[in-house]
Amino acid sequence: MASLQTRPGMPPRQLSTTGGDYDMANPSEVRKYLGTYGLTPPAIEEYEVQAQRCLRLLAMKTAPIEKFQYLVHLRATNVHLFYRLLSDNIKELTPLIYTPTVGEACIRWHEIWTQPEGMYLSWSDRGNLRKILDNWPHEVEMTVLTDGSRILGLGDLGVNGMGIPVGKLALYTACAGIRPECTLPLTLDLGTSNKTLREDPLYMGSRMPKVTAEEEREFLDELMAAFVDKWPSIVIQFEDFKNPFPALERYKDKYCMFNDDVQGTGAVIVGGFINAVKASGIPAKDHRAIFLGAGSAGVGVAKQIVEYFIKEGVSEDEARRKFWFIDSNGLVTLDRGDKLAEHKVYFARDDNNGRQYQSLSRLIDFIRPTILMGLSTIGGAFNKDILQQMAKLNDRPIIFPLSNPSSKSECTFEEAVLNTDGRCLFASGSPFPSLEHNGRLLTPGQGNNMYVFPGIGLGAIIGKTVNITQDMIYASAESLSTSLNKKEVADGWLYPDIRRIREVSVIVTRGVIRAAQKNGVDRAVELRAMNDEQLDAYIKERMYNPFNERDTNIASAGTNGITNGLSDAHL
Ligand SMILES: NC(=O)C1=CN([C@@H]2O[C@H](COP(=O)(O)OP(=O)(O)OC[C@H]3O[C@@H](n4cnc5c(N)ncnc54)[C@H](O)[C@@H]3O)[C@@H](O)[C@H]2O)C=CC1
Ligand SMILES: CC(=O)C(=O)O
Ligand SMILES: [Mg+2]
Repeated sequence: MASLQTRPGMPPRQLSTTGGDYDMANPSEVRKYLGTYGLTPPAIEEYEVQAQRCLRLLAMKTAPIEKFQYLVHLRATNVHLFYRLLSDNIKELTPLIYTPTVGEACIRWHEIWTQPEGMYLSWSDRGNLRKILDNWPHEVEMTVLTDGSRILGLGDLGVNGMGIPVGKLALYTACAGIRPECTLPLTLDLGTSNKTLREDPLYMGSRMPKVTAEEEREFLDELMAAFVDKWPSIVIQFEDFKNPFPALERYKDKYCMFNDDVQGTGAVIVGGFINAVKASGIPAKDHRAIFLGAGSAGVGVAKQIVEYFIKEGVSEDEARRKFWFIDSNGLVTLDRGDKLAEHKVYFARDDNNGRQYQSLSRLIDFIRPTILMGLSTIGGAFNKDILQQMAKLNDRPIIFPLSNPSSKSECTFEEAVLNTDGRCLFASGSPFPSLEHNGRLLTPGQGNNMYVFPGIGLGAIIGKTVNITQDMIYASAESLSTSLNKKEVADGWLYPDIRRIREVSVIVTRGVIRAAQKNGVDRAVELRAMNDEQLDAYIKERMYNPFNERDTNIASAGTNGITNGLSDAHL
């Protein structure tokens, strides 16, 4: 294993979480101090000029994947500039570094990869995971890890799934101010069931079938122990695992971890759903939901809506029975003859009286749902007829096509608007543009866990929590639902404007910390005495702000030599 260690005497390795030495804003003195004088064009540029160049470069590229590649390059060469640009243009750039473009990037990762951006741990590395973590050149506060086995709605992409941890952690930094060098994108290389990729000469992972569930569990046990040995306060986010439930059950009370697809998605949808229920004019107890897709996200969302219904005074049994799930074998019932996966049993129907499932449309006729949720990965499944049926049954049908990326969305915003006379209460997993309908500008909600996971992670970091409890997750949903400003509420929005995401993340983070305090899992006990205003100020203070970084560079250059003339040595 010695060869995996950093060689003694070598400078710390730099990954794309650093940068700024070649920032065009650096004045001559700083360039001299850094030894970069003469290595950049002579002009000293304000951020606005640099941003203009970046945006022009982006505009020159026509395909989203080319824009994605340019942004990868920018982050690798000037991380603070990248985050300034992202913060200032979050609405326009998020679709390029996250869903939908990250979906294409993952499909083509083996073709477009140019530089390291995270860590890979292979099945053959077991026994050595702790030592390999020593190769990561920074202290880590937050990691997102995937085994690549269910990347968005695109199936098993093996190590090509690395785009997801990289993209999620970029949002942690942009939306919640986690310092970029404190994040670790991690992809497990445990084989892949994707035969086409395994046989592709450019594929960069192990060319073996996916290990068994039992083997993966052993591997994860070693990894989780290695994480906390190396970084005792690390917060761990599991992402895009085909079957995330066993790991969540096994680790949630032992480590500071959560699963974003089950819990983060549940929270973000409850956040928007609370507002949709208010707007629908129908009390919680009278809603009925059909879910297309009964996987980790579908069941995660429904379980948290059950929690919401219970808080609204509905009994648990009554709440559970408001859901009808459809999976690839039809309506999920106890008597349909297959062995149901454990996570589906709670919602399986026992009241179908032997009737067979025929189609979504027939089920809608029969159940008369107020809510239609899509977490099925089947693009276009909510077709014109389905949407019109929902519009006939409801004044304000709740239509949430949540599958990602856009190609997998069960319908587009335009389809939903046109087929419900603009009456639908809508949120989708991937973004869709606003549109005019009958003289009104309608804006879709984006029901994507990006509204909550940054605040869940930051809350756990700042609160120094031992675990991430279900109350902390639920608090993120409630906080999100209250984060809309007056105009957003007046305009009937379900989610706040993404351009306010840093403000929203402060509210979510505060809610998460307060819930941790109630549960007694917080170790930052000094925060307990703070009122909300003080806590918000503290959270903001802790957030990385890329716009302050140049000043920090200059200040540290000042204290380290410029002022006493050492900089001349670099000329
Ligand atoms: N908006 C958001 O924030 C999030 C969206 N998602 C998206 O949700 C989708 C599902 O994710 P998971 O539940 O984790 O995947 P999964 O693989 O666990 O579940 C997919 C479900 O869809 C069902 N399905 C497949 N074909 C079907 C068909 N023809 N008719 C009816 N059901 C069918 C499967 O049987 C399964 O129950 C993905 O596209 C993912 O990107 C996931 C997490 C967050
Ligand atoms: C958004 C997300 O986590 C997913 O589609 O899997
Ligand atoms: Mg996911």
